[in-house]
Order: sequence, then C-alpha cells, then structure tokens
Amino acid sequence: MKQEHILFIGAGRMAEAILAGMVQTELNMKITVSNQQDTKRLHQLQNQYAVESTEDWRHTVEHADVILLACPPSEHPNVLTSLNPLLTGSQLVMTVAAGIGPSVLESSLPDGTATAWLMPNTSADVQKSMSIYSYGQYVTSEQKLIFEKIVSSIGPSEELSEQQVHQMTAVTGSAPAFLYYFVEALEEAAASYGISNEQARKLVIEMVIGSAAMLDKHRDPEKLRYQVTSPGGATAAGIESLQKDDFTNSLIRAVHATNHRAKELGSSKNLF
Ligand SMILES: NC(=O)C1=CN([C@@H]2O[C@H](COP(=O)(O)OP(=O)(O)OC[C@H]3O[C@@H](n4cnc5c(N)ncnc54)[C@H](O)[C@@H]3O)[C@@H](O)[C@H]2O)C=CC1
Ligand SMILES: O=C(O)[C@@H]1CCC=N1
Repeated sequence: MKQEHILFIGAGRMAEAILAGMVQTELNMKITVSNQQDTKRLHQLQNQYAVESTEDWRHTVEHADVILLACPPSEHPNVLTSLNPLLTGSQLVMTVAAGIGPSVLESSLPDGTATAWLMPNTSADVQKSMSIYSYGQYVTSEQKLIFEKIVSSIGPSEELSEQQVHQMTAVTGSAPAFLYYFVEALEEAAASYGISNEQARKLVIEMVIGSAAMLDKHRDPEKLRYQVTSPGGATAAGIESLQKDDFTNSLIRAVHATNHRAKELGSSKNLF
C-alpha cells in the first residue's frame, strides 16, 4: 500500500499535539514538519516523534499528499500565496486555524484544490481530541479516507458544515482551556484552606478525572448533577451560589466571545 506523506506547515503547540497522537497509531504515513525559523524546535520534534523535518517546506510540497497548515490564522495569506504555484493539483490542503474554513482556502488556492478544515484540541496528545471538521467541495473520496485516518488517530470526530465549525470552535477547540481554568480556580479554593498546593492539585485533578469517567459512562450531566446534589444539602448551596453568579450565562458569553474572535481572526477582510 502506498505510504501517504503529510507536510505540517507550523510546528507549535497544536501541531505537536496532533503529531503525538498520530505517532501512537500505526498509520503508515510519512510525516514532515516545518515552521517559520525555529530549527531547534524542529530537531526536538524530529527526535521525539521520529518524524522528518525541513527548514524550507517549499521543497517538500510537491511530494506531499496532504498539507496541514498549523500556523496562526494571520500567517495564512503568506503561506497560501507561497503554496499556490507549488501545488500539483492532487493534494489535500487542510488547516486547523480558527476562523479559516474551506471556502477561505478555496478562494486563495488554484481552482479545484481539495481543502478541509479541522478544528482539533490539544487532547490530540492523548488521542482524545474531540475534533470537528468540514470539507471543501473538491475533496475526493480517497482524500476523505486519508483525512479520516489522520483525524481518527487523534480521537473522536464529527463532520459539520463550515458554519457549524465556526460556531463550535469555542465548544471543542477552546473549551479545554475553560475547563483547565475551572481546575485552577478550584485548586485555589482548596489551597485557601491551608492544604499544600500538591494536595490541592491531586484532589482537584482526580475529582475531574472521576467526573469525566462518569460522564463517559452515563452521558447525562444533569442526572449526574442531581445524584450529587442531595435535596436541601451542601451541594445545593454551592450550585445556588453559582446560579446567583450567573454561571451558565457567563459560560455562554465566553463561548460567544471566543467564536467572535475566531471569526475575526479568519475574516478575509482582516487577512487578505
Ligand atoms: N492551541 C490550540 O489548542 C489550538 C490551535 N488551533 C490552531 O492551530 C494553529 C496554531 O496554533 P498554536 O499551535 O496554538 O500556535 P503556536 O504559536 O504554538 O504555533 C504556531 C506555529 O506556526 C509556525 N509559523 C508561524 N508562521 C509561519 C509561517 N509563515 N510559515 C510556517 N510556519 C509558521 C510557528 O513557527 C509555530 O511553529 C492556529 O491557527 C490555531 O488557530 C486550533 C485548535 C486548537
Ligand atoms: O486560541 C486559539 O485561537 C486557538 C483556536 C482554538 C483553540 N485555540
């Protein structure tokens, strides 16, 4: 079977999480990583994940089946402009950038270029990224198979429309940061009672892991919340306090702010 070749343009945090996930699966895929200028970083990734690296991705484009843009949204115009004359016509160009859907890629690449938008999260590192994605109009069924092979190596996924990927970017791409922020806040609350920071961390992280396992098993957060919340009991007082502080709407506002910024970052008005 032909070994496919994937070229990463951008080798930062999201690229590394994807790499880490991918190499845990026997994908029979050649992986080349590149970034803007940081050779030290490329060598670190090369050694850690046994992948290849190049200091000038332009030399690798013609050999790649899939080109994965993992650079900031603001760098897409430069990268796409450089990419344009180098494409052979049979490659899949995909991005993980917030705000940059397949229609944006299509409008800046030669007519008929196959494109896809993947919105993963950093849990790709442990093959648990809940990823969402959307295809452009020229992707072949063979390219879909390759794409799905890559995506399934980093966790569960869901195909959505381009508009829905915009709307769900906060929920799957960014919300891990909201959850980590929640953990930090609870650690702070725990430590305020005088236990050590290490103890606070253990208590909170293990509680979150246990709760995530319960969600995984029962898949009904409201029911699980009721099981914890004894009528007239202690938890009810805590939930009431969160409700007084407008917890749900605070989170909804965070989702809206995130999506708004993502859209702004990827808006062709600001990019091209
Ligand atoms: N960090 C995350 O959790 C997620 C990030 N993303 C997307 O992933 C992309 C990268 O984000 P991070 O990894 O967080 O950023 P980062 O700052 O850690 O990495 C950016 C990488 O792009 C490279 N780069 C910058 N300009 C370049 C250019 N002109 N040519 C080649 N490489 C270039 C940098 O050298 C670096 O390796 C962004 O588009 C972001 O929207 C998507 C989902 C989640
Ligand atoms: O913060 C960001 O812009 C990226 C997009 C989704 C998660 N991280």
